[in-house]
Amino acid sequence: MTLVAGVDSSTQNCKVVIRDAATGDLVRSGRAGHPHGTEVDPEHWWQALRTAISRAEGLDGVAAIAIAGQQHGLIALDIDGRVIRPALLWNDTRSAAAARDLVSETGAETYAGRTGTVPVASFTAAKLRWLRDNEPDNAAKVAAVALPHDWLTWRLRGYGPAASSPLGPELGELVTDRSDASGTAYWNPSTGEYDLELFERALGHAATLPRILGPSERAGTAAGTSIVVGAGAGDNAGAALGLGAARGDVVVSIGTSGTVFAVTGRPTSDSTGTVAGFADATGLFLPLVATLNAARVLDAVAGVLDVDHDRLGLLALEAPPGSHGLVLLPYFEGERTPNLPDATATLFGLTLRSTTRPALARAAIEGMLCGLADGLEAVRGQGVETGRILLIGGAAQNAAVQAIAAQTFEPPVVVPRPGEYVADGAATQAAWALTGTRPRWPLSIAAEPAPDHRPVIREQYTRHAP
Ligand SMILES: Nc1ncnc2c1ncn2[C@@H]1O[C@H](COP(=O)(O)OP(=O)(O)O)[C@@H](O)[C@H]1O
Ligand SMILES: O=C(CO)[C@@H](O)[C@H](O)COP(=O)(O)O
Repeated sequence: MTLVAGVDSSTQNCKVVIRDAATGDLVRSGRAGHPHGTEVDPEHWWQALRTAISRAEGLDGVAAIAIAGQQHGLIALDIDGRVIRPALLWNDTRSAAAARDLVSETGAETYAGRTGTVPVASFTAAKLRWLRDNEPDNAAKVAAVALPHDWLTWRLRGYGPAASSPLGPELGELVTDRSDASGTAYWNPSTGEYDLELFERALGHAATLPRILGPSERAGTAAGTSIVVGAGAGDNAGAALGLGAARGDVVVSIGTSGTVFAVTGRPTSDSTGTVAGFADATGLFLPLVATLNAARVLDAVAGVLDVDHDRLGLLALEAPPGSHGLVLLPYFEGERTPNLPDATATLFGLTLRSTTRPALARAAIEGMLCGLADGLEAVRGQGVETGRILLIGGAAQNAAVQAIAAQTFEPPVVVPRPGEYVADGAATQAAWALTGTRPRWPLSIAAEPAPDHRPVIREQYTRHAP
């Protein structure tokens, strides 16, 4: 049996799956936690990857591996391959003003036309600009810029600072792929090239950027082994690949971030900045809307109600659609879409009838899903075909979230069996890099909640949303 490994280095955890390359059967897996916070020393991610691999009983028998990861995070390296400061993550909003400055100097139309996106705080370009404005000494030291999956792939291949890596600080050996490059706001999805002028406008000077590999290209081998290393991908592109999402499938992922995206054959460019014109991991495109407030909205409300996720779901189903008029705008961490980095969460419609534990539980789920339903509408507004919804991510495992999703979204909702689809996409890519042929592993469906669209949920949310 030929084995392949896929990694999801996500915001909260590192997950490793090891699959049979021919059938896709899961052979073993492991995971390890990441530190909390929106600024993290990437060394923690490297250590978590090593721990997750060892919890998956190591890479014995594995012929190829690829790493997918959280997008956008800024890893700034000096000339010796050392990390200059902790990475700034996609959900770190301190770069909101820097994003506004970039857009006002360059123009939203220009950004959308040249990069497919209009940067907000999440994007790497905005983080570079923040570094330049706020930590000029650090900015001056930047010799290379990598994203989380690029840097982990580099480390896995044996590169890094001289003191801790066998192959040393070869910055020219950094690689990435189209999907993650498309989240930087200095890469052009139409040409497939970096926009070096926009990069330099953000950082203030030139630096080494990872070479962009094609979907099935090999990055090299894991240090000291003959294990093939694939290009890797951004996490959402990884999920699309892992699900085998076809044109017309919309993926709604409810993890730390909430994302809505669909595979399409042409690049998009939305100068309002709502839809990010990303690339996918197969050579196509992946228009995407992301929210900062997703599964952790439910974590927070479950905490307030002092219940676990299952009980939160049961409570929510005790209240009717619309939660007796209670509406939660769930901007606990500010928000990315809509672009409200300084917003906070608000509850509307508190009456004696709606001030109940069930209504609060339901309002949390409805509020979280309404942000994603707005995202679906925006993706559709880009002329993208949107058929069924594939609902994934930690919170998609909750039966109440599934049922309320079928009430919030108009298209039919399908819930794939619980799984690590980002890591599966990376494993698919590893098999592709190994054999030269993209594997088509079967997808099992766990639930198909009956269509039950209730317009009241979005109508009352829209009345309160900015
Ligand atoms: N049954 C559940 N109901 C609601 N939320 C859940 C459930 N199971 C896990 N979660 C939440 O899902 C999140 C993790 O989802 P995941 O997709 O693994 O995140 P990420 O990949 O972004 O780290 C956590 O916030 C967790 O509390
Ligand atoms: O910012 C985005 C996509 O644009 C997020 O998807 C991040 O990539 C992190 O995702 P998770 O850790 O929630 O999977």
